[in-house]
Amino acid sequence: MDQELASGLAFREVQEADIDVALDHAFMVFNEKPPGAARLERHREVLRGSLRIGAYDGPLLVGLLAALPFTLSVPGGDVPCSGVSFVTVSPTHRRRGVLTGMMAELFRRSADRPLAALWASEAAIYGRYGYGYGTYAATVEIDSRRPLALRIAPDERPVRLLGKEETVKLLGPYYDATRASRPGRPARDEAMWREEWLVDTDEGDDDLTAPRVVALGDPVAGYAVYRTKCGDEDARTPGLVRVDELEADTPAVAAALWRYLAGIDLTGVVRAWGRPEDDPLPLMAADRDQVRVTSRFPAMWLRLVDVRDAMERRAWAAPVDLVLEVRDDRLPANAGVRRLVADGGSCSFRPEESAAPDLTFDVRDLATCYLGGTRAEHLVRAGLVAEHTPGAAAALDAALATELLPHTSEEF
Ligand SMILES: CC(=O)SCCNC(=O)CCNC(=O)[C@H](O)C(C)(C)COP(=O)(O)OP(=O)(O)OC[C@H]1O[C@@H](n2cnc3c(N)ncnc32)[C@H](O)[C@@H]1OP(=O)(O)O
Repeated sequence: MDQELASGLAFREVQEADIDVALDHAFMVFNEKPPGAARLERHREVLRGSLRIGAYDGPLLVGLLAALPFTLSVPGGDVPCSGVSFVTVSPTHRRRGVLTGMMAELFRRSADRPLAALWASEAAIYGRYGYGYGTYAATVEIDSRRPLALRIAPDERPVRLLGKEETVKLLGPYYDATRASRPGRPARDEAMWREEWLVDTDEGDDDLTAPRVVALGDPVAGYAVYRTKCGDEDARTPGLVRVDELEADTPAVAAALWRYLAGIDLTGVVRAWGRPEDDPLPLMAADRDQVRVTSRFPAMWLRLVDVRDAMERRAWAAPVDLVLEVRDDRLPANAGVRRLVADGGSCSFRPEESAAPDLTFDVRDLATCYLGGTRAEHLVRAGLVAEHTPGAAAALDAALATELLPHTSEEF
């Protein structure tokens, strides 16, 4: 049923037959030309599989928000999540509450998925809707004009190139296994491998080659997906190795893959965008001037759509018994005082309105802590979380802690 806005706009599902209309609208708003046929078909496929919320002015589509259902790894398991994308409002209808209405509609229609996640085009937009920084990422650059100097010995087994079919067959299950050990990773189906990771042309840079994939070990003990680009002598720009993803079971395997990437002829820089914050490469480097972390940025934004369900579905690293007060202006069912009692895999987060809270969170800050990437103590120090009982934030942090920091390499 349509949800009417006071302004006369209405929200309703975008019919499958209107997916091309929705895409035309999105390209206009993103100031983009429509992509080639294969990419266009991929966008259609994503929209077909998504919840498609449209804002309509009469018959005219003026706003779109798509939410692709997937599962996200959280400590100890997987949680259903809405992957929010294609958030676009016509230039003629901005700042009239269209996004606010579409977001409310998303929460209403996807209440059965405890989490929602997105990559923000601008960091100022989504905090007001209760999204916090779920994962951070870093850009790492290697000056590869000289051999990569490392403090550890690389695994000396050979590195081999994989074709597309072999990649999907071998790396699909390997990636799935890595998800269990690191929170913040969406499940990746075969289409995701083929249409997102292994597409020939890079959306952002036509000069990059098709992706190459190398693996080490049988069974696979690590892999790297990368593209290269010729240098430009006139502009004195060295050839580039752009690393899209690198996973390894051991430090020695990671060292071997980085050494391979840094050793590719006719290139002078390796740039890895979106590395986990705890990537060991900078520590392995013998010369920190050769391996530099050039940026750190919020990657995937996270929303706890159902706070209780989200908390009860994750595992906890230490026993905890604390009373948390949560504020949530957009989803009042999440707000209130609850007791968090967790011990390993079991957790309850039940209302206890009469109890005095140990900590008070805005829901966006709880989302920032949820995957274990940001400590509650830091948020207390930033004045964002109120600690009523000394030591409560430290106790919560001990329970939230994860072995590996959360990370998301999937940009959706
Ligand atoms: C997950 C993704 O898809 S990221 C892609 C996001 N989309 C884009 O960047 C495309 C270009 N921009 C747009 O389409 C629109 O400007 C949107 C979607 C960002 C905002 O849509 P609007 O309908 O204008 O937003 P709406 O009127 O609901 O604004 C709600 C609030 O957000 C604020 N806001 C909206 N856009 C921005 C922005 N870019 N920066 C800062 N604040 C913003 C408004 O000021 C308003 O604040 P208030 O609640 O304090 O009054």
